[in-house]
Amino acid sequence: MSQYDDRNISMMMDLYALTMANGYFVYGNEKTWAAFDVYYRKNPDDGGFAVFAGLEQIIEHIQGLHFSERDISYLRELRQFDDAFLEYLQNFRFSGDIYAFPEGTIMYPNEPILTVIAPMIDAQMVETVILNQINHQSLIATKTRRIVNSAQGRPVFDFGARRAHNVDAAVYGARAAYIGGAAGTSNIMAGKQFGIPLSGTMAHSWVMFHDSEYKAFRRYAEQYPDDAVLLVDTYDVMRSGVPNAIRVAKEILEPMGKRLKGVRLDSGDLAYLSNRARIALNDAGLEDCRIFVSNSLDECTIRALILQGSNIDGFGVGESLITSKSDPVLGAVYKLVAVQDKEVFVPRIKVSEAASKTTNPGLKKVYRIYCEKGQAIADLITVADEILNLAKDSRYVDPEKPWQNRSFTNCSAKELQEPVIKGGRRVYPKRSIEEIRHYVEQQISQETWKEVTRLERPHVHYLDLSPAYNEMKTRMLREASMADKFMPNALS
Ligand SMILES: Nc1ncnc2c1ncn2[C@@H]1O[C@H](COP(=O)(O)OP(=O)(O)OP(=O)(O)O)[C@@H](O)[C@H]1O
Ligand SMILES: O=P(O)(O)OC[C@H]1O[C@H](OP(=O)(O)OP(=O)(O)O)[C@H](O)[C@@H]1O
Ligand SMILES: O=C(O)c1cccnc1
Repeated sequence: MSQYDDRNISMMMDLYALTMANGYFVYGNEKTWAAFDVYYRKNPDDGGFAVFAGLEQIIEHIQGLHFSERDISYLRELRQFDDAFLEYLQNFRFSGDIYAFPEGTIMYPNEPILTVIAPMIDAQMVETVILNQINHQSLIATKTRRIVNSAQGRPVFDFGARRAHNVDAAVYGARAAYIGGAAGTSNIMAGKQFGIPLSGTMAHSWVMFHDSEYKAFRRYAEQYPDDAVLLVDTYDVMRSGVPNAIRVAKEILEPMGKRLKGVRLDSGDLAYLSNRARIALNDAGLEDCRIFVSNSLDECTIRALILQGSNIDGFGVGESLITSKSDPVLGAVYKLVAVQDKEVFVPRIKVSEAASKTTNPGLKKVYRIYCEKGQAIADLITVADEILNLAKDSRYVDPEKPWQNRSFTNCSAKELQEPVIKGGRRVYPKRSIEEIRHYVEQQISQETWKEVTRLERPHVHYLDLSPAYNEMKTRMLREASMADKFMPNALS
């Protein structure tokens, strides 16, 4: 078993989670429940959507969350925590509830993708890992989806392990990339851990090690006659690489009854070279030999290569995919939305100068609204105990443009959050990575408007508030601004 299969990451939390938890404990609030929503404010790369990923690792983390004796000794050494609190931590287990979008759901800004309803201490302790997993995996899944969409059906392979921000980013990044639609990864550890198909060609070092390019190709083809993809750009693609690949296909593979699987181009003008290589391969009767390309690719270069009429069958993408290089932060946040008072959860709001930073208070439900043709036209937030009746002609409020209302007659609604953990126990069925990936694919191809997935200036998916929810939020905002005026040292 590797260090990653059995390591304890329970202490992966920000210090303030425990200093606050200690405070809640000391003041007797450890049994007071609260609700926190996770949401993000802007799609990466100014895109129109994001892909929710990382839920499985969140569940695993929360299920295993506990403090070992060594953890407690370390915390004691910090001299910040009461002894009684440290004793309480010895038997600590997460006892709350979690609701979330199913992993792989296409998501949009400012809607609660995950909600924690738990004792304050428990809720505070899971914040860091929840955000860490969502912020990373959703970002990489989203970036990959953009790249995959640009590739228009041609496979995209994750080649990013060497450029990732260390080991976890490579391994969980490969998982997220597969969820986002990558066809495979070069990362063996990710293949082993998550069952992702492995894929690979050869490095320049293999070609450079041998005293001739032909010998390098021949040896590789002899070893891997079913799977050889030869790297043809070490010396000269058209004068050396492609002719040597053709020779190996004819002299070594054909006598074995095998066909050359492919060649890879990793430098130069990839459109021009792919076209030249295609002609040469076809002239040699190798129409089925595929042409793969790599070299600092991203969704824009891939789109450009296709628009130029290149002959490319697949893309290997490293740094820009695994680091989401063009926009490397998703920015999901974890905000308190309600605090329990006796039997009820009282909504809480954080007011901000910027309307976009004012939180959506209270327990709520979020629905995806579909038109008759099955396409998602908006998401809708309601009060938690509201009964949604789309047949009734309600006017739903767009918080970005409150003067604009929408109605959803002849539409259907699907509630997006599902129970994930109840009373500390997992209730969310384990879904295979194939299922999650397929779910993303199905939503993108069948439910999501092309106007939402285009790379530039996409349509902004509507997020509306039900009249009851809007009324509650407006009342809270009004009350918060009144309270401000009565504060003794208010500035104005
Ligand atoms: N036809 C094309 N259209 C748009 N972008 C391209 C095209 N061909 C290659 N590119 C991209 O242009 C960039 C070229 O990178 P770079 O300047 O490092 O050249 P190179 O060919 O890798 O040079 P070197 O031989 O030094 O490796 C890469 O990001 C590559 O994917
Ligand atoms: O450019 P990226 O999108 O990150 O894709 C991965 C890159 O990694 C390899 O190059 P590298 O120079 O590391 O090794 P090599 O000598 O085998 O080409 C590969 O040839 C790609 O160019
Ligand atoms: O298998 C490959 O071709 C590969 C793997 C990692 C990085 N670059 C290329």
